[in-house]
Amino acid sequence: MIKLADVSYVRLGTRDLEGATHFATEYLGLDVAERAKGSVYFKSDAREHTLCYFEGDPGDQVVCFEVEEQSHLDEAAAQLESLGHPVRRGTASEAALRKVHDFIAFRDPTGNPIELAWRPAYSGRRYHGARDAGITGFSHVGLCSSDLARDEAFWTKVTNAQVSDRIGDAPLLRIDEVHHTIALFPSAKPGIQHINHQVETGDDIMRSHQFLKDRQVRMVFGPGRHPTSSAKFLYFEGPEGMVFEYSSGVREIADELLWRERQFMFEPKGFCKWGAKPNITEFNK
Ligand SMILES: O=C(O)c1cccc(O)c1O
Ligand SMILES: [Fe+2]
Repeated sequence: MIKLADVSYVRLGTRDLEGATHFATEYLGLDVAERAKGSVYFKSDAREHTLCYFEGDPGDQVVCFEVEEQSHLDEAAAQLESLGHPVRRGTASEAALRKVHDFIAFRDPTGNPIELAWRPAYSGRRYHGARDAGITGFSHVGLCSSDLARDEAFWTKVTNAQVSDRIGDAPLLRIDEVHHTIALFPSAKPGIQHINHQVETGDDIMRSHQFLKDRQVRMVFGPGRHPTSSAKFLYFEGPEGMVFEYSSGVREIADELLWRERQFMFEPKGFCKWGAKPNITEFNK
């Protein structure tokens, strides 16, 4: 079993690095950690970076999870290979680009590129966004799934992920006390379905709603409140159609033994208890 310690970063290809950087700083509220040749790194919390935009195909979208021991990479590689997932060891220069000591790369059963990294860099410099969006950190990803039951089985059997709740057959998966760090949503094609940052309060959600709306950023869902995690949320569209979510007040599952996964309807009311309707393909039947 592969123990995922945390979600570490996402890497997104873009045809317009300047435009993506403008969005990430001025709208999303991230902080530039480093500008390199052909890529820009962004900070959202104590880590050196949690998002990297690089010049390339916008279809190139990678999510990385941290592991606790270097030996876990070898164990994970052996297990994944035995299950028929080809694994690639990152080179030293690729690891340097990711600001990690060592990593492996593979694809989940849907074909989503996944990395596992050992010793991702933390930063001595405090995160402070260019705009005060109230971000407290990068928290979870939605992943596209072409077969929810198969992919739920992959994540829960091969890694330490556990189902916290389901919306229809879409599982919200936790790897620690946070209600979910990975969520799977139905989709014909692979990719990152959404990227979540936590913000401090419900006021931050509403302030961002006004701020982004005033600047013609496309709102796709909310403001609303998830019945599952109980978080207040807002979803909006970023560069090349990527959906970004802010949420505040995500549930923590302190006592796993007392928690039983719950079933919600794959309908707007399963996604929002305030009555908002998602304008997001993967959240609609
Ligand atoms: O926070 C949640 O519970 C949640 C539910 C549905 C979809 C999401 O993106 C979520 O973050
Ligand atoms: Fe989410």
